[in-house]
Amino acid sequence: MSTLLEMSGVSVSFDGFKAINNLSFQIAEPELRAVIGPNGAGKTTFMDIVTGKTKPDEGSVIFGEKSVSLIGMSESQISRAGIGRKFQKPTVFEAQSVRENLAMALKNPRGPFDVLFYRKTKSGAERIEDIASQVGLSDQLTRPAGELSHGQKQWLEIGMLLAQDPRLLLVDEPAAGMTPAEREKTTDILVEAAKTRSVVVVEHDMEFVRRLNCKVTVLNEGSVLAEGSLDHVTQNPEVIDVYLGR
Ligand SMILES: Nc1ncnc2c1ncn2[C@@H]1O[C@H](COP(=O)(O)OP(=O)(O)OP(=O)(O)O)[C@@H](O)[C@H]1O
Repeated sequence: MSTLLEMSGVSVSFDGFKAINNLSFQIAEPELRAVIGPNGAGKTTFMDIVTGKTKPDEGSVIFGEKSVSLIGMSESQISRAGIGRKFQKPTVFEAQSVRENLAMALKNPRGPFDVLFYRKTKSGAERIEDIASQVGLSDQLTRPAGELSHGQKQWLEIGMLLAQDPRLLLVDEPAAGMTPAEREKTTDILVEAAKTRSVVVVEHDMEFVRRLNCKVTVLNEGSVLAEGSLDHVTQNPEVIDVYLGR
């Protein structure tokens, strides 16, 4: 495993308030990582910085083996470099079928290399079948996306992101609004996706985080408060004080 993303000494202030405070954070490739922390800890701002939506006042954000700085890049350049983001609310094309949604996502490859790569390996139709199977929607391909359950829409959107083959996928509160069965399936999808790429999941649901069975980073006041296994961080008195004890 090598380091894919490295943030060092990153700070961001909004109107004088330090939302991110000297944050240093590393993600390996491949890796599944959960990020937890109280409201206002800086989790969303962290993702905004990685995806280029928010530019840090200080620090560095380095990506990939060529150590590219993400700070000077636009959001679309960062997306083409291989960073995908799943927001909390699903945004699929409701009138289009699941197959059409996946086909549209496939038509938007990250770069010329990927087009050649896919042509040499699998056809679009095969890729769609593969992705649908990865996200548990093989039997839903002809249905309009608008008819899917909330959980299925979330999986479709994860599938659309996987179609872009990101090296790093950021996922914001995937379990919100899901049934227990849907949560379990979402865990399986993310664990599987993280075998071949890096996946960072921001989540409040501790049972969900436990099932991810991965390294956990606890953010508080814009910095890393604790990091390690879920058992390790949940025994940390400071974590109990600021997050779990409330
Ligand atoms: N654009 C902005 N302007 C002003 N303040 C902001 C802005 N974005 C975030 N903040 C503040 O920065 C802090 C960190 O916010 P952030 O949304 O990153 O936290 P979070 O950990 O994602 O919280 P939650 O769990 O509630 O989503 C908060 O105090 C928030 O009010």
